[in-house]
Amino acid sequence: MIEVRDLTKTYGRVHAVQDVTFTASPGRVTGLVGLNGSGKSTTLRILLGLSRATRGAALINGKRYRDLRHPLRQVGAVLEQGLAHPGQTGYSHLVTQALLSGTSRDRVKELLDFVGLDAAASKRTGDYSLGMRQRLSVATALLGEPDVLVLDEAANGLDPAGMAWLRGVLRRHAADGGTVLISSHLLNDLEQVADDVVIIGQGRVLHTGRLDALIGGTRLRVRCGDPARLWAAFEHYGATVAADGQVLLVSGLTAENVGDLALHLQVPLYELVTETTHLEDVFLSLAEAP
Ligand SMILES: Nc1ncnc2c1ncn2[C@@H]1O[C@H](COP(=O)(O)OP(=O)(O)OP(=O)(O)O)[C@@H](O)[C@H]1O
Repeated sequence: MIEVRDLTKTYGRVHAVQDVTFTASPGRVTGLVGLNGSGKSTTLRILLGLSRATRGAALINGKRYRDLRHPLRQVGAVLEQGLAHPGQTGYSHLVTQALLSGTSRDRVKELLDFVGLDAAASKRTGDYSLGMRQRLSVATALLGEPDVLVLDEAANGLDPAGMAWLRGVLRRHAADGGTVLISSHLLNDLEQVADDVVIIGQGRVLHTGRLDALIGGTRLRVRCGDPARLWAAFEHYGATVAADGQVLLVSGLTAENVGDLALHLQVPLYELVTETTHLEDVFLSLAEAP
């Protein structure tokens, strides 16, 4: 379980995060999304004891990272920078980390196989591709069999097969009762794995909740000969209307309603498409709202 409460971090006059509050629950994958510079890494770094909060708290299983008795057995982290020394082989990196967390060498072999790096285990990590380094980071995070996993942009550099593999790892971890918190700007990928989302913008939480309550709704894309006239008519019948250039985006009416109204008003329709709302749509409307 991860609990972030009223978390605030300031660097001089910059509020990197401000009053950030959310929970990542066991058995669920929670996605942390935000534009560049919105405060994701700051939040995760404080959670992992790499930076101090100015105010508020970020707790793992009820404790701050520095108060955990066996941190490597309670939380596994995949951070953007990666931790392996470029001169070390994948195998020796994992053995060193295993010693630190009191894990057996057998587990190292098992994990190398699990993350698909057994054939590259004796290569220097400096010669690894970005995707291979990410797989090594995942293996390192899983070494101590922690119940909490924290990942910062872990899908970066993975090819589509690697991304599908990582989603499987995270889903299985949650299905086994673990807690997963992952930051990502790959929203289509995140949509396939997250149960809950926390959306942050300019250091503040814009939305937090179940992903299935946020997406999956429908709206209509309407391209027509007289957008202003149809816009007014749609609003008259209770629809919510927005514009994407010359195209109207309409929620709250069916395609039949729109077709009938256009016919009645003698406005030619050039395009009428039903779209499903995705995380990216919701995210952009929240992140770009004034
Ligand atoms: N050490 C630091 N000193 C000064 N400002 C910082 C420091 N670390 C972060 N910031 C600022 O805090 C804000 C949040 O940064 P943070 O790295 O947490 O964002 P992010 O959401 O992880 O961004 P990205 O997606 O680009 O990694 C930014 O304005 C950033 O410039």
